[in-house]
Amino acid sequence: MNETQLSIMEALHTQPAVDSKEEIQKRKQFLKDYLIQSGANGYVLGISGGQDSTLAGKLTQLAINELNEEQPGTSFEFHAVRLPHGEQKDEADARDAVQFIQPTKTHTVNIKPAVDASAQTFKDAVGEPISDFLKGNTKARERMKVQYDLGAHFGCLVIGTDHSAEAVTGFYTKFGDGACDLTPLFGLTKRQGKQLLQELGAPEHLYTKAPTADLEDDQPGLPDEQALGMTYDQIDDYLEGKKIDTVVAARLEERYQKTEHKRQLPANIFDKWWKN
Ligand SMILES: Nc1ncnc2c1ncn2[C@@H]1O[C@H](COP(=O)(O)OP(=O)(O)OC[C@H]2O[C@@H]([n+]3cccc(C(=O)O)c3)[C@H](O)[C@@H]2O)[C@@H](O)[C@H]1O
Ligand SMILES: Nc1ncnc2c1ncn2[C@@H]1O[C@H](COP(=O)(O)OP(=O)(O)OP(=O)(O)O)[C@@H](O)[C@H]1O
Ligand SMILES: [Mg+2]
Repeated sequence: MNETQLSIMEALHTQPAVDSKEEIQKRKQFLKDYLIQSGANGYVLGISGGQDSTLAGKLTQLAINELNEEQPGTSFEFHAVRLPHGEQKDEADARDAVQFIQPTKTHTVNIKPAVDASAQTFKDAVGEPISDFLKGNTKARERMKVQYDLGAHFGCLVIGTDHSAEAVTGFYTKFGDGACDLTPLFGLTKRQGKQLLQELGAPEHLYTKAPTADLEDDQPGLPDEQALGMTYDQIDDYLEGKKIDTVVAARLEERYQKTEHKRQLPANIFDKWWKN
């Protein structure tokens, strides 16, 4: 293992292997401790029907249930939010995820009218349409906005689904799905997330399906692995300290370096991280 791989593993807190029961317990405890310390009423999270929000949502609901059982008279809440852009191709998976999570409350907000309005005002101002790729980021930021509106309304904090296989590539929208109050999955690789879902008894199709950001109108359900040009197995192997193809490793390290700005607070005159 070279020095870069080791330093990335350390920065992203990854481990070669995890014990499912122990990880579930640790992450539930974090969600419980953080909520009590914050004084908030509960949590909010967008449920897409994909692996990450199914896992983060389930851990959150379990934490909320435990708090309400341990502290009689309390009524902490988890607000699961369905956030389709018009009609969602894998709508059934989103419904299955909600069914598995059994959230305290479920809301559905169609983000399409807001995204369309943004695209139209952009075009009116600039005189050219926003690209399909950039509109994808608008969708992610609109979802963030809805979650923060609900969070503020109900006095709840916003959960993020960032984990280490996503953090290393910076494969998320800055201040979109990257914006949140806490990230209970951080430190896990994609396959370790699957391992936890298996332990939690999640429907198998929710963690065996191809991960997708599903942000582009022109490429619905585009698999992350296709967009990234590398597989989650390769990313996970790297993060778990294994040797991977040197060309892929170099591309991964380049992505990591180029996306450092997403893992830091906005740079100020006292910061030096951006000089590396
Ligand atoms: N060096 C630097 N220092 C400080 N800021 C810097 C910067 N370079 C760019 N930036 C800023 O960052 C912006 C680009 O970042 P960003 O807006 O995130 O955009 P970008 O990284 O170009 O695109 C987001 C990528 O994440 C993927 N994604 C998004 C959402 C969810 C998922 C998923 O897996 O579910 C995946 C999406 O498919 C796309 O490939 C620039 O417009 C600029 O404002
Ligand atoms: N259609 C959607 N409805 C609700 N929330 C969404 C939707 N799309 C994205 N999100 C939110 O944005 C987050 C980031 O999306 P991402 O694709 O990385 O995760 P995922 O869909 O949960 O899992 P996977 O990586 O397996 O697709 C999701 O975890 C979810 O909270
Ligand atoms: Mg997804």
